[in-house]
Amino acid sequence: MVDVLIRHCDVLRTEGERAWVETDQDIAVEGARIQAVAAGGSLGAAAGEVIEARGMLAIPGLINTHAHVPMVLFRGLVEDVSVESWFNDYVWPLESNLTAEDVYWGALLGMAEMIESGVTCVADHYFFMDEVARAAVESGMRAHLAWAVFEHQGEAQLERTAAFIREWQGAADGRIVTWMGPHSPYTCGPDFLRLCARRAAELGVGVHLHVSETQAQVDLCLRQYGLTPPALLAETGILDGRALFAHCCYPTDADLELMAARRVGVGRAPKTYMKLSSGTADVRRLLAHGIPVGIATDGATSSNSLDILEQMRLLTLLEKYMGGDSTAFPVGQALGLAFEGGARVLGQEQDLGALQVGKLADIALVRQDAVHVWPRYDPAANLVYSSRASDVDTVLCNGKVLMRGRELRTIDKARVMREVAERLGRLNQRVPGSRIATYPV
Ligand SMILES: CSC[C@H]1O[C@@H](n2cnc3c(O)ncnc32)[C@H](O)[C@@H]1O
Ligand SMILES: [Zn+2]
Repeated sequence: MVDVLIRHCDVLRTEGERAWVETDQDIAVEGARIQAVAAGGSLGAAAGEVIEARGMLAIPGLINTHAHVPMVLFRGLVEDVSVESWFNDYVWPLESNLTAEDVYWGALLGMAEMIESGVTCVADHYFFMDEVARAAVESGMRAHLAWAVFEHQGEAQLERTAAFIREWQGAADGRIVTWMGPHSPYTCGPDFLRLCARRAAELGVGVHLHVSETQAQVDLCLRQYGLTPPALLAETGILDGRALFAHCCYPTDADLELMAARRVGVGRAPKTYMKLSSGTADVRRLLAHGIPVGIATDGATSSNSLDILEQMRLLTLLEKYMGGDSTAFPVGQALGLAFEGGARVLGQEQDLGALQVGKLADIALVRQDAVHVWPRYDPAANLVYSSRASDVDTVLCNGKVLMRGRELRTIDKARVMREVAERLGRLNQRVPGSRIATYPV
C-alpha cells in the first residue's frame, strides 16, 4: 500500500516550449517520491491517504528561486519611494531592529503564504537563518538557504555562515540545502568575495547573491573595478562552483557567455522591477544562451507577495509587451521557467520540476472549476493567465501533505498571524542612525 494516492487528476506536462495535459490520471506517492503515474482508477484505491482529485490539475510544486521570506513582516510599509530611499531610509533601518524571533514568525507567515499558493520550494536569502531553517523544518517546505553577509560585518559573520552550513546542510531528509550568501558586489568588495568563494568551495556549497539589478550597479562596478559584476564574480572565484544570481537584469553579451559557460542560474522577480522601476525584461536573451532561469518573488516588502503564479504572469506579459511581440514567450515557455527552470537554477533538475516516476513528490493540485478559469479550453493557458493562488487546493512536499482542501496541516496560521501582529509596533520603529548597510547613490 502506498503512502498517498491522488486519484483521477489531470496532469500538466511541459517540454521545451510545449505544455499539455494528460487527463484522468492517478499519482502514487511512496515515501518522498512519485512511485507511479497511470490511468485514472488503475492504481486501486488503497493508500495511507487517498485524495480524490477529479477535475483538479496536478502541477509540480512551484519553485521560488530568490526570496527574503521574513520580509513579509514589512509588507505594505514602504511604498512609492525611490530604490535608494527604499533601502537607505526604510528597509535597512527597519531591519537593524529585527530579532531572531521576529525572523522565525516572519518565515512561518511567508511559508504559509507560499504553501497556500502552491509553492513547495524556496531559495531564501536573509538573516538569522537558523530560524528560517527551523520554520522550513516545521512547515514541511523545501528550502535552499543562504545566510546573507555584508563585507562590513567582517569575517566573523562568514564563520557564522559556515557554522550554519555545517549544521543544516541536507537536514530534514534533504529538504534543506545551504548556500553561501554574500549580499552583492556593491556591498562586498573583491577580497571579501574571494573569501566567500573559498569558504563555499571548502564547504561544497553554491553562492547565491544579488547581481546587476540596476544599470547603476553595473556602472558602479565598472568604475570601481573595471569589470561588470559577473566578470568581477568570475575573477574572485565565485563562479568556480554553483552560483545563483538574483535579478541579473543588465547583462552584457560577454556576461551572458560567461554565465552560460559557468552554468550560472538566474532568479527573476519582475514585479519588484516594475514596482521599483529598477529592472527590465528580456529573459529571452538569457534563455537564448542556455542559461537556467527561474521565477522569483524577492521580498514581499518590494513585491508585496510570495505568489509565484503572479510573478510568472507578470514575467510573461512583460516579455511580450517590452519585446513588442505578442507571439513571444508562449504559455509552455512560461511554465517551463516555473517548473524545470527553477529546478535547474537550484541544481535539482534530477529531482524536481516534473511529475514523473522517481522524482520527489512536490505536487500542487489546482482547482479548475472557478468562474475566472471557465470555460476550460486550455488548462495550461489558464494557469499562466487566469488561475489565482486561491485555486490551489492541496499541496504535497517530499511526499507529505502540507495542505488539503485549503487547510494547512503544518502551520497554525491564526497563531502565526497573531504573533506577527503583536510585533508590528516595535518592527515599525526606525532607530535614528541605525541601518544594516548602505545602498550606494
Ligand atoms: C541579501 S539578503 C538580505 C538583504 O537583502 C535586502 N534586499 C531585499 N531585496 C533586495 C533586492 O532586490 N536587492 C538587494 N537587496 C535586497 C534585504 O532587505 C536584506 O537586507
Ligand atoms: Zn533580493
